Amino acid sequence: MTRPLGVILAGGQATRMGGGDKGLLTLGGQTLLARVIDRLRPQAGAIALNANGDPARFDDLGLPVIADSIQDFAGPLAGVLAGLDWAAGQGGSSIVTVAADTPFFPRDLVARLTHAAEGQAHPLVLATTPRTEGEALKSGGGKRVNRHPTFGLWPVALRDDLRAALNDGLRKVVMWTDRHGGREALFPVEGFDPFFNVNTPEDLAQAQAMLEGA
Ligand SMILES: Nc1nc2c(ncn2[C@@H]2O[C@H](COP(=O)(O)OP(=O)(O)OP(=O)(O)O)[C@@H](O)[C@H]2O)c(=O)[nH]1
Repeated sequence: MTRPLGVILAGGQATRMGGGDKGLLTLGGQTLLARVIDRLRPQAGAIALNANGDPARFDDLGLPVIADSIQDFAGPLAGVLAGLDWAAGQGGSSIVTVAADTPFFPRDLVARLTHAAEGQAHPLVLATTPRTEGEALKSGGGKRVNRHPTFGLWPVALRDDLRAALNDGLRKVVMWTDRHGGREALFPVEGFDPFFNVNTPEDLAQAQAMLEGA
């Protein structure tokens, strides 16, 4: 399988952060986006940034900026659709998505996702991590893993199906991936959760502490 094209999801409203672009916040002297791009670049083909509003604020990154085509901030699936439409124009067959607010995501993200997709007609895989005992108890003990809906491998072939689902009002990522036999790729948690994401000013301080402890 050729390397998937990379799409960075940065199309949200960052309400818990007080608005603006979480990706442009600084962590250890670099923006979150710069950290995410550094991690993604060796793992993906061409990369695009999915963001809404004036794209000029991202000029320094030198990446194509693609906006949601489904309006009203429909959530990350709208960003996945924008990414798939962009990839189709590039002649790509799949994309890997990462979130702009998750600076420590695994360096073997694409390797594990593509391994999990082996044998699938269309690669559709979400990243997961094991639940802690406390989390498992809270969920009634049923679910063993946390799914990370913004970290996945997505097939261009299903983009029109996704468009139709969004137009029908579907918003929950796993409802769509479950419908299409989406698989899971398990990532170990060694020390700290690699999918730790920055939602609040407190999270940013915690990320700084994680960086210093790394
Ligand atoms: N394209 C797109 N991406 C979104 C949208 N909403 C959230 N995302 C992305 O999905 C990921 C997870 O988003 P959240 O943290 O749940 O939402 P957020 O808007 O970033 O932050 P909050 O408003 O505080 O919930 C981030 O990478 C967001 O940029 C949307 O409407 N469109």
